[in-house]
Amino acid sequence: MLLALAPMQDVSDLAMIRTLHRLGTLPDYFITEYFRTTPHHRKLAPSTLSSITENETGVPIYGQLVGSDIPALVRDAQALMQYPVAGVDLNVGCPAPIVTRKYAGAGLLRVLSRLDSTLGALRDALPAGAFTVKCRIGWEDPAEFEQILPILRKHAPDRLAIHARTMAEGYRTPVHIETVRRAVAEMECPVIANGNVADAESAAAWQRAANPAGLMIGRGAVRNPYLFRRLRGEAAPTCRDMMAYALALFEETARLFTPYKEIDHIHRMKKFLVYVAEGLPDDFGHRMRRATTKETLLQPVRDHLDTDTPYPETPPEHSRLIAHVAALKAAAPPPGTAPSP
Ligand SMILES: Cc1cc2nc3c(=O)[nH]c(=O)nc-3n(C[C@H](O)[C@H](O)[C@H](O)COP(=O)(O)O)c2cc1C
Repeated sequence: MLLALAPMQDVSDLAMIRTLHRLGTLPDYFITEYFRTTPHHRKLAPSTLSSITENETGVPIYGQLVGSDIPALVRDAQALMQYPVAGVDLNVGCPAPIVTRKYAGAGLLRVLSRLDSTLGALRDALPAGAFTVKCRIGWEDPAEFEQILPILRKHAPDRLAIHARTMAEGYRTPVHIETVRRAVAEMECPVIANGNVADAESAAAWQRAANPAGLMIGRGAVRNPYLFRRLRGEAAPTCRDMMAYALALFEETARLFTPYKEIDHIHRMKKFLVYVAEGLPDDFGHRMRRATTKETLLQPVRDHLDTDTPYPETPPEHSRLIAHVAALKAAAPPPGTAPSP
């Protein structure tokens, strides 16, 4: 099983990449946060570019583009290929209205002729092995995937990651595992399942349900970065391992501030720690959210995580941030069943 860290704007950045490296829990590949591609803006965002130019992990990284103007996408794809990337990934999933109203991101799923021509142009512009796609399953109805899949197939990307929800479903619904099963059967390239992997059991559920070539993990890996190690057969983390995560991330996020501003750093850390809080006593989240200094942020980290007790492997099912993990497990064939054909 290939494992990937899902691209996440303002989250899966160079600090996160360096943190995973320090903790020794690396995926098989990274995808950058997206680069916005527009006709008039030629420069690739330097902060995102640093994930590529300063990636010292040895793990391949793909540069992700979001856009709808085909000449600009081709221009930026070719520009990215001048950097040490494994390839270029097209974002066909971002649901933000500012992106979709210009038919970019998941907006490409609203007008399938645009999806067709965009995929065709990027396929022609990129060498074999260097074009990947990350795609939702439709704009508002999962049944749309029936029309989307042949278009994806026609343009033969080198890898396809499917976030198994429609644009309308956002991030907090059960995933449609049958769409990935269909894609695995019909695509010639490796298909990667994405959505709601938060522990070893949910990863195994995807495997039994759809037999994908790999898993792409987003929020589950922000909550518990040791998941990559865990899925390669290692033990689940203790709370103290999670403290090491919080402290490493604290240092790595600080490194990226020029100039350093403590309050901005604290706010940035909270974006990660809200995920870590899922499954910890409420006191952790309350105090962490109110923190305004380094000391008040790190004290609840030490108070709750400086112990050898296991960190709860599964986030609570009522979690606001990572919901419906149990639904994924329940939808898969029971353990011991062979992966579906
Ligand atoms: C905060 C946040 C930022 C995201 N940014 C991106 C992005 O830049 N590009 C992209 O393709 N997907 C983006 N996504 C979607 C994730 O890559 C992933 O498809 C989604 O979170 C589902 O996977 P998960 O259940 O493992 O989190 C983002 C998701 C979140 C929560």
